Amino acid sequence: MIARPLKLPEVEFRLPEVEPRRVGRLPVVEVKTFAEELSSSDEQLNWFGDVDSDEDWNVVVPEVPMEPLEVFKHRKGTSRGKMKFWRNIRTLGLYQLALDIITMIRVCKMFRQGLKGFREYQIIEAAHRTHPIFSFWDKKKQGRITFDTLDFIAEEGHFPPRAIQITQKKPSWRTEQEIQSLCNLLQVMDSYRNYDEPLQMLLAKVTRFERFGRRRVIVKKGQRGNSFYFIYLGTVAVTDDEDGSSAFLDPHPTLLHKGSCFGEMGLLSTAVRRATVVCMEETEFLVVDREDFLANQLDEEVQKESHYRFSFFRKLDLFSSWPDEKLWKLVPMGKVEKFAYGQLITKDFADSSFLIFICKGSCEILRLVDLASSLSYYKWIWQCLELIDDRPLRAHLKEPYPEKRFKEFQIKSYPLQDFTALKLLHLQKACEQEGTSLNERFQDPENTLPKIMGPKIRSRFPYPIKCSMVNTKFGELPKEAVVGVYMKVHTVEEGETVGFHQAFLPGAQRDLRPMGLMSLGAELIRVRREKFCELLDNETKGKLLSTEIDYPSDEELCQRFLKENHWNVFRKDLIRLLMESQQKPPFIPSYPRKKEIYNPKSLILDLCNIKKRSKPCRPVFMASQKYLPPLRIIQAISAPRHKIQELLPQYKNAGVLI
Ligand SMILES: Nc1ncnc2c1ncn2[C@@H]1O[C@@H]2COP(=O)(O)O[C@H]2[C@H]1O
Repeated sequence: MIARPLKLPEVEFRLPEVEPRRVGRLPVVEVKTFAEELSSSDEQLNWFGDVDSDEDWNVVVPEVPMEPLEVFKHRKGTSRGKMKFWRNIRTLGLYQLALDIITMIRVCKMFRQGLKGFREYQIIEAAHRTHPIFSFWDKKKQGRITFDTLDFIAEEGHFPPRAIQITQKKPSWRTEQEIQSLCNLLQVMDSYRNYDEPLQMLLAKVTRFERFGRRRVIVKKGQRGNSFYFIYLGTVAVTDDEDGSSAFLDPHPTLLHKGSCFGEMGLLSTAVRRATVVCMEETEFLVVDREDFLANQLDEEVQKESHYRFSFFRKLDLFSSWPDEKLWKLVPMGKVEKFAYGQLITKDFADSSFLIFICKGSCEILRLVDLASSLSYYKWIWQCLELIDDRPLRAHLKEPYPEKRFKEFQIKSYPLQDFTALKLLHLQKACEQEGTSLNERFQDPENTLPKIMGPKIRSRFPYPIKCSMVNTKFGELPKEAVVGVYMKVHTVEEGETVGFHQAFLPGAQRDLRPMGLMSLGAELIRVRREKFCELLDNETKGKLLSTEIDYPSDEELCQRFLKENHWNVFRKDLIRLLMESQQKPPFIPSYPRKKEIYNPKSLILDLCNIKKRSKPCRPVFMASQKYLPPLRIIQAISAPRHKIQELLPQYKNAGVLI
């Protein structure tokens, strides 16, 4: 095998290390499965050891637990443990599965002993290896062909060693199959996948692999270009200076991530490099050299992309007054980037230095609202807590007592069908005649709310609730109730821009709240604001100002959230009431009972369970707290509420109409 001579990057340049900076990227969140955890613990069990001993059997089934199931938690040592173990296996259907696997192994063994052909295939699995090597004797070639699975396994995200070997070969030495497998691998990169398949194959034939460390300058502004780069792993920054140092000082550098490409402009005819590109971390590249780039007409692809950007800008009303020459100056300022549904584009676009043009699809502007900073939420929480228990929590509210509001609400809501409301009215009148008020009765510690209101209030705790409190600007709130929620502020559609929000207003009048931008499946072009401003004229500025929208305040967003939450809870209750008996699934899986008030898996804050204490459940994110948002994020709140049967008295029981 002849290795291709390794080419050095166009410039050998390494910056001195300075204080590491924060890059505006989301933290990498590590999610571990239960199986992964078990495989590193001593809790594993040998599934097949007890059942059958196939001493002469050559295939060793790796002892990796297949499912993250309860069954692995029991040790088989004691007889009680053993019984529990097998009972669990039976109930979970694993007993049958285990029997099936044993039968299958025995059938395979019969085949292996009975059929000669099977002998030609060997499965070698050394004790220290977790990935087997398959090999067989090729009669035509009179040689052994070996397939080592390890060759195609790489550390997560890295380019696999076997693929590196292929890229080290001369293009003419690469076999059709090797080019195909390289092509399959490279398709994880968006920019590569955008080319049609024949071109992808041609690129896979000529590409070579490179890996460079942080601060390595890959291309240098003003120099002649020799190569075109795809980023397989890592991040690079595009800068205007010659040595790339500004990328490490700029709070919002232009970053290109895994899947992007760069270096195409310097390969067009007589052009030189328009910018410097520097590695922000260890980065892996697939490199296409100038001669291969031109031979495969990649320059035409680059031209096509430029024309696509030009025609997109040309169609925008914003640039209707711009002559073509001026628009062509805007075209190379950004590239088309694709974002999948739900992918975060930027955490805070107001604070970033980019103007974003949406070419295709749409994006959502999101605001993380700290509910505890809203008066409506504060009042609502106390209102809910009053429904759980009638302790003097009302001291926190300056408005009429929740009981009074609740009573009025009842009287107003059920004028016809609900006799208990009439009873309540009658009770109130009687009390007034006696010279006592109903509120006084509530304050009597002997009379808890549920006792007075009967079945109307679901009280779970006939005793005072104690929970730790935190101070907010309106007063104390239970610590558990201090949560945040992502609210949609606005949707940006194709042809619209984001990033100039109130940029022309004086600082004091600007809305400086952080707003995130999330893709709903979008293609966009990011242009640096200061570069765009160099081309900006008054007419365009006027147009940008006229499209500005005032985003709702946090208080409004909070009220909207509470309204939506109310409606969702009501809708769920109603559906349960009307449909429950018909919808019951034939088999109800038994999930462990949710006990925590805040469940990080379902993102629900369960106020009904405020008093319950339980073991902490396994969080979804295994990242350390410093990477997680300071607020616990929720999607919904389950609050104590009135029984919905009261609204529809004809439905006494769920799903049964009288
Ligand atoms: N604004 C930008 N956004 C993304 N990439 C850019 C930007 N400007 C320049 N580049 C890339 O940086 C590369 C520098 O070398 P080239 O001029 O050959 O090609 C350039 C582009 O591929």
